[in-house]
Amino acid sequence: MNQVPFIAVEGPIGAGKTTLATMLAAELNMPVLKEIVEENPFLDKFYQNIDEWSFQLEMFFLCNRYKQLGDTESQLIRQGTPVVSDYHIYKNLIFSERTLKGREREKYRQIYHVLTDDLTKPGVIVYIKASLETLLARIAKRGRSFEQAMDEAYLQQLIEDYESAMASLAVTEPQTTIITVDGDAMDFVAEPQHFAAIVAQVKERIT
Ligand SMILES: Nc1ncnc2c1ncn2[C@@H]1O[C@H](COP(=O)(O)OP(=O)(O)O)[C@@H](O)[C@H]1O
Ligand SMILES: Nc1nc2c(ncn2[C@H]2C[C@H](O)[C@@H](COP(=O)(O)O)O2)c(=O)[nH]1
Repeated sequence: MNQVPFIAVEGPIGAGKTTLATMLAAELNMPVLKEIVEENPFLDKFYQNIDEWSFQLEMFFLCNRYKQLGDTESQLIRQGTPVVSDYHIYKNLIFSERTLKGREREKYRQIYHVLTDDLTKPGVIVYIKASLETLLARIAKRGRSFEQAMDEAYLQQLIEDYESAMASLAVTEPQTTIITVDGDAMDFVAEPQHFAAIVAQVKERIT
């Protein structure tokens, strides 16, 4: 892995990425990098009409993440400060391959590679996988209004897309360690020993 630990927590919507990234950062005494969601001007429109708003939304996420990760690289990682992030840049491809079509998908792919190929990538991904039932319960618990009418088929498709993406990353980027957490069975919020088990696996990879 990279000399300076860079850990990303990933998984489908509502899996617990922000929660676990925040807990890991506190436990490991590292800064946490969080996705900015509430100020996103396209998310509510996107959930009302995916075909109409997907290109604007995917480009918005890509540009924001590119800037945030570029700043993180220069201001923290290159200065020797380890980081925990609640996303990996690769999620842009996971979502865009599902939401975009035709020429827009092809253009987006090209822009994605131009912007991100030389970014420093996390050496460890903590991938939280969870069932549709668990994700729906957590999305309801979080209570963001624009997510409440999310199409279950879209979420189920994302669960499968994440599975394929992590399997493919394991092959194309063997230098990246992927730690898979069963988000249905492992309750890192309520069960301290479940959280401790995740921390132990992460520490093993970064020390
Ligand atoms: N292990 C867990 N058990 C119960 N609730 C959880 C757990 N992990 C996260 N949550 C709750 O589920 C909701 C979604 O979690 P969040 O961390 O925002 O997910 P993500 O960042 O993956 O979308 C939040 O309300 C959070 O408090
Ligand atoms: N179409 C996309 N939607 C995305 C992307 N990244 C996040 N999201 C959505 C999913 C949630 O509604 C919200 C916050 O994501 P969490 O996984 O942190 O809950 O934003 C994306 O790249 N494309």
